Amino acid sequence: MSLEAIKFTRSAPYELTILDQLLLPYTSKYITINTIVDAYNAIKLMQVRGAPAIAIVGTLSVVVELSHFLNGKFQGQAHYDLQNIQNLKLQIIERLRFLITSRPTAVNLANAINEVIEIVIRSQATSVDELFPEILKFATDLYDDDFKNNFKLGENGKAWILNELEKDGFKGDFSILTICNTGSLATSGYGTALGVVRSLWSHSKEFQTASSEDEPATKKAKSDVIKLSKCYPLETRPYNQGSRLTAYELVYEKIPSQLITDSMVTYLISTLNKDPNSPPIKACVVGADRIVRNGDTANKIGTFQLSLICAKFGIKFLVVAPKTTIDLNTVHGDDIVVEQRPAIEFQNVSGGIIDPQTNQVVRDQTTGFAIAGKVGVAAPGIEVWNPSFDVTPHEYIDGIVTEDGVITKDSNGDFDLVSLFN
Ligand SMILES: CSC[C@H]1O[C@H](OP(=O)(O)O)[C@H](O)[C@@H]1O
Repeated sequence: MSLEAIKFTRSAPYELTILDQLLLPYTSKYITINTIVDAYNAIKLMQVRGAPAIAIVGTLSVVVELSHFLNGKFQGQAHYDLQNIQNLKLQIIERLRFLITSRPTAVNLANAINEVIEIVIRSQATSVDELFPEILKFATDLYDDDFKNNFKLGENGKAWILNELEKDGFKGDFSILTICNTGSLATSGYGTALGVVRSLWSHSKEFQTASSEDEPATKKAKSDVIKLSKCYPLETRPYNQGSRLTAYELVYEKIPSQLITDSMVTYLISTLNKDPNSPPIKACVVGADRIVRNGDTANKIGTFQLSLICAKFGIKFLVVAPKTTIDLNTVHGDDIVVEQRPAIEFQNVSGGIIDPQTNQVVRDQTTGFAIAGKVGVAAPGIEVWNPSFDVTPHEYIDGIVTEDGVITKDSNGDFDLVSLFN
C-alpha cells in the first residue's frame, strides 16, 4: 500500500511518477510522466486528482519535459525550436495553456501554470539550460510548500473544532463527516480536510481510554476530554473517491471509520445524534477546488447539499484548503466554471473483479494486480447529468481553514479573504 500520490527525482535524470488512482484501492501502480501531454492525459483521466496534486504534477511535468529535451531524449521532436529562445518560450507557453484546460474548475492548476508562464515570459534566459533551473525551483517549492502547509491546515482545523466544541459546552467523544478525497492522495501528503481528521486523531490518541488502574477522577477527566472518536467518509458517487480513496487512507492510518453512501447522511445524523451512547457528529470537513472572493466554494458534487444538512443539524461545516485554492479574481460562486465529466463515468462503475466464492478481489498471479472491470449501472438510453463539482454558498460555511488560520464571517455574514494576501 502506498499513499504517496506523486514521486519526483530532484536531480538528473529527473523522473516523475504518479500513483494511478483509477486502480486504487486494489492495486498500487505508478506510471511515468515524461511530457506535458502525459500530465494533461493523467489529470484529464483522473489518474491523478485533487486540486493541489494536479497543480504539483502539472508543474513538475514541465520540468521533466524540458530535462528530456536538454538530454536529447526527444531527438527530432516537433515541439520546440531549441535554436531560438523566443520561439521556444512561445512554444512552452502554448503547451502550458493547453495543460490548464485539463481540469478547469480546480484553480490550483491554473494558478501554478500561470506562474510558470510568468517565469518564462520574464526570464532573461537565452537558452533552455538557463531557463530550466528557474522552473525547477518553482515546481519543487510548490511541492514543498504544499506539504508544509498541509500540516498547518491540519493543526488549525483541529484547534478550531476543539475550541468551538468547548465553547459550546460539549464534552467527550465526537464524530466527523467528510466527502470525496482530500488526503495524501489529493496533495503532496497528509491532506487538507482529511489532514484535519489526521490531526484530530493524533490528539485523540493522546487520551486513549482510561486504564483500569486510573483513579475515578482521572477516568472522568479523560472521558470529558473533547476528542475525535470516529470518521464517516461519504462514498462520493459517481467516481467514488470516498469509498476508493478516503476509506483506503483511513484504513491505512487505522482511524476508526464507517463508510456511508451519500444518501445516508441525514439519517445517520438524526439517529446517531439522538443516541446517548454514540459519539455525535459535531463537525464536517471538506476540501475545495476553488474558493472565490466572497467565500463561495466549488468542491466535489454533493458538498452543497452536505452543507445544508449540517446547517439543519447545527454541525460545524469547514472548508479546508491552502491559499493556492483561493481565487480573488472571481467574486461570486455563480461565476465558477463547473467541469462536466463524461457520462460514461456515471453510467459505469469501475473496480476490481470479485470472486463470488470468496468475495475477494481476483488478482493476476504474476503481477499481483487486481483484475480491473467495469459494470454498467444505468439503463441504456437514459441521459445523465454529471457535474464534477457544485458550489456551496458561503452562507453555509462556518469557517475556511487555511495555513494562516481559520477565517470566519463578520457580523454581516461576509468572509474577508483579501486580508489573507495583504
Ligand atoms: C484537496 S483536494 C480538493 C478537491 O479535489 C477533489 O476533486 P477531484 O477528485 O475531482 O479532483 C475534491 O473536490 C476535493 O475536495
